[in-house]
Amino acid sequence: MSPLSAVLAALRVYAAGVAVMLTQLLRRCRGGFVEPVFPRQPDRVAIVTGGTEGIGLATCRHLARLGMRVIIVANHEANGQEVVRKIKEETLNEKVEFLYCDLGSLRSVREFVCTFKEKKLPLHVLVNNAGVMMVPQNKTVDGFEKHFGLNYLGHFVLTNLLLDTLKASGCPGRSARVVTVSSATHYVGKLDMENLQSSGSYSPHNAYAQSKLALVLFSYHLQKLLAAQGSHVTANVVDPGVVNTNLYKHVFWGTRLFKKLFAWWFFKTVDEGAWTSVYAAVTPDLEGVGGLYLYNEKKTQSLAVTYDLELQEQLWARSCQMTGIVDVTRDVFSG
Ligand SMILES: NC(=O)c1ccc[n+]([C@@H]2O[C@H](COP(=O)([O-])OP(=O)(O)OC[C@H]3O[C@@H](n4cnc5c(N)ncnc54)[C@H](O)[C@@H]3O)[C@@H](O)[C@H]2O)c1
Repeated sequence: MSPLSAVLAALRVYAAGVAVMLTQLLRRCRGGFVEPVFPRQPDRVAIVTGGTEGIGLATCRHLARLGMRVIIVANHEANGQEVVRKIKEETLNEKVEFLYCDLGSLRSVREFVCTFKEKKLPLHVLVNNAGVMMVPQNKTVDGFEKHFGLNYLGHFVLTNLLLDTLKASGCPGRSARVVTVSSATHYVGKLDMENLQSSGSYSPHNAYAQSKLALVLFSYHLQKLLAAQGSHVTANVVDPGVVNTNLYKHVFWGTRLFKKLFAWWFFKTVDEGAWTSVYAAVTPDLEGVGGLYLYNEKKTQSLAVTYDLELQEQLWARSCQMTGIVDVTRDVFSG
């Protein structure tokens, strides 16, 4: 990517963020966000990646309050145990635990899945929430560009390895659900199939937006696959809005200052940011419904290219090649 393209990518990402913040400000002025009410979820099991901080932590707290068994997954053991203690204390739900997984290491993802499966638990909700944003150029343990490797490929492998448990746990009228957290930046993302690793001149903005665009394409293709297999599992993608979290630690200092001064007006709180994830995870309105892009607990359109079936298939096939996941897509759709 040329330096000019990198600047344009940054401007596109900031423009997308500003547009969302202005709509959030308008909504706050008109009375703000009203907490949705969800039915209790006893006997349901959820895994939430990145559940130790920000939107993921708020998601775990909501699900625990609804009576779910919640498995918090992240790459900081000490943090994780502390978060478990706090959530148990706040929600009086004892069925909350932490399991280590570094989504930037496919080996760690596989080890996590083995540990989880040894527990012989069902799995009703998988929230693919963890992420990093605009980090300096860096690679995951497996040599993938950090955003693409961690935000996208880590969740691609995790979901694929948990599909058998999700399928066994869903039943007619009570589907299991995969909820994947994307972002409004996907609207300005470009998926370069010839350069998924963002090699050459690096744009952290483009790399982040690309990973979030890949997650939308992945979620739609997953839904198609699950429906074709006649499974009782659905896949939806959610956009939390612009939320006041630590995700912004690598952005331009002026943006961090703006966030510090004006977050109350322009940013959602972590609870508000988590509502769409929780909605997708538990609302009866979405029973059996998948393949949606949800924003503010409502269905909305994602970028036009995300509906390109050929691109969805190409990305899925390439992701399988990159990670060693068996590509069952062709057999399912041809048979
Ligand atoms: N905050 C926003 O405005 C915003 C906007 C749109 C989308 N999102 C998305 O929401 C999700 C949550 O973001 P957040 O704002 O709560 O950020 P955050 O930085 O507060 O939390 C990120 C979480 O991801 C976990 N994580 C990071 N690297 C990991 C790794 N290698 N392995 C396992 N876990 C890892 C962290 O431990 C943390 O729990 C992200 O996917 C982000 O892209 C956030």
